[in-house]
Amino acid sequence: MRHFDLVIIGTGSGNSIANKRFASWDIAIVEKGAVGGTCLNVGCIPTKMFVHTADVAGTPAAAARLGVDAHLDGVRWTDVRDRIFGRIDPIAENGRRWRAERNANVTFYQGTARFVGPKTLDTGTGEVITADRFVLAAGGRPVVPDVVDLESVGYHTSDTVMRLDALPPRMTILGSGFVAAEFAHVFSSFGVQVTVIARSDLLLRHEDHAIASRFTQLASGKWDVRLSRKAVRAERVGGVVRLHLEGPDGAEVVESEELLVAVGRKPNSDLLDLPATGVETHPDGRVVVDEFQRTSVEGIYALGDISTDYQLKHVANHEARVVQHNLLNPDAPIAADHRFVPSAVFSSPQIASVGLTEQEATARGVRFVTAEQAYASIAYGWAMEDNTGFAKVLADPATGQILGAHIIGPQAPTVIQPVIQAMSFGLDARSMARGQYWIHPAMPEVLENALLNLPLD
Ligand SMILES: Cc1cc2nc3c(=O)[nH]c(=O)nc-3n(C[C@H](O)[C@H](O)[C@H](O)COP(=O)(O)OP(=O)(O)OC[C@H]3O[C@@H](n4cnc5c(N)ncnc54)[C@H](O)[C@@H]3O)c2cc1C
Ligand SMILES: NC(=O)c1ccc[n+]([C@@H]2O[C@H](COP(=O)([O-])OP(=O)(O)OC[C@H]3O[C@@H](n4cnc5c(N)ncnc54)[C@H](O)[C@@H]3O)[C@@H](O)[C@H]2O)c1
Repeated sequence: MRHFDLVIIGTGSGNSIANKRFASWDIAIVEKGAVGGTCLNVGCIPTKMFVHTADVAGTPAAAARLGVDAHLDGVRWTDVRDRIFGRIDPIAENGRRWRAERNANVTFYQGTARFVGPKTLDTGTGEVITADRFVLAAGGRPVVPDVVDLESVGYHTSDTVMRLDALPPRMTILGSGFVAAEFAHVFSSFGVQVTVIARSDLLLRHEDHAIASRFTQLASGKWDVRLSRKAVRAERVGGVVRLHLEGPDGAEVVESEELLVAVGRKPNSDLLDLPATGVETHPDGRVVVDEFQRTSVEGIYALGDISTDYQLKHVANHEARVVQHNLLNPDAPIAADHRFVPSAVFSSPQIASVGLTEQEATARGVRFVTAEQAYASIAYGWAMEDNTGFAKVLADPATGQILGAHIIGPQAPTVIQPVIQAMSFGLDARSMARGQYWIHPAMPEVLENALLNLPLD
């Protein structure tokens, strides 16, 4: 049985660990799918390439209010799809070739890994290996809810929907989180009639409620949004999927040619048979790790979606850097920093968030004040004729410490970055607002003014 210094399971963020600093280590990498993982192949990167294309497709419709008459002649779906994956697929394939053929100290196994004993792994290729150290970086996969006959009607998840053969006339999206919000924007901008089914009474309900309410209100004007609905049964009649719902007004049926299931993702820990090597998991399947990304078994680390509270690429990448350091310096480990994890929803409008929401601050009993500033009240907001976007900030009234920031509107994920920096480096609201220049008339003025509006003691 071959023995390695290190085995890495999963080539998402885990793939970045084995760099030249590990040149003297004998390493195995096991991957069951395409090299590069979720973000590259079926996640952040292709979705944002579709989102940008959708923003372009949506521009003519938004131009008339500025006095510019433009017309969208059409979206060539297969050209868009093939442009995007024509760029991504070769990156995954080159990544596989590099690891499999040109990386002297790495042995690449294309298989589904599973532990069969303490630090003993079946690589899914017919070969069982052992190692001193393991990195569990096997990510997660879409959850498929328990809806009667769902399996038999045929549905898509984010793993498959970007490779459709043709745009359907209608699409139902079951779920109301990140994936639902982004794909509803993409497909509706491409001319598909979109229905969004939410279990709760708000879309994106984990966002600050002021933001989620504004998003839900705007989405309801563009898509057929059904709130407080439970999907109970699915059937296919000819080419049409009929999704049976129960809601506040009783039973109803939504029909569409395609169904996208977007109700969350679960960790892939169950694929790894972790009890065989003694690694503990939480009841929801996340691998238990300490602040140094160490699991319950000495020498076994975990990172990213398989263990984290935050299913985000920048978190998986950060944790991979922590694991990398701790593998090389086990006697001087560094801790992962999860104090201020930002996130963004690339829908229309865009949303970005960092720190506490108002409902979280209230639930924790934290003393806070808030302030809001509309895009409509800053000069660049006038230029864009934006009358729905705003920034909201929360701060400690005594110290001015920034507790959270939430933005809905154009370029929100870019506009929020200075607050992430301020929070990470301990800059208070007053110093942030008045201790620097803010370019006039640029969009971050929405933040400057929100900070100045805070009723601090
Ligand atoms: C549609 C979508 C859009 C997203 N957009 C964003 C975004 O804009 N910004 C953002 O920050 N995050 C986004 N995310 C989340 C982000 O993609 C993930 O948080 C991130 O990719 C997780 O990285 P990871 O390395 O933990 O796991 P992954 O990238 O999922 O890598 C895990 C790898 O392990 C492999 N694997 C699993 N089990 C086994 C096994 N038993 N044996 C061998 N190999 C195995 C898998 O095939 C996979 O390649 C998005 C996710 C989705 C689904
Ligand atoms: N821009 C980004 O950073 C980005 C984009 C896409 C995905 N992601 C990551 O991927 C994760 C998964 O995304 P997601 O949208 O699938 O999950 P999500 O957790 O964001 O949202 C899932 C939604 O589905 C609802 N839901 C759960 N079960 C349901 C059911 N049976 N019927 C109807 N609704 C149900 C939940 O209430 C929730 O609102 C996200 O949490 C995020 O971390 C990030």
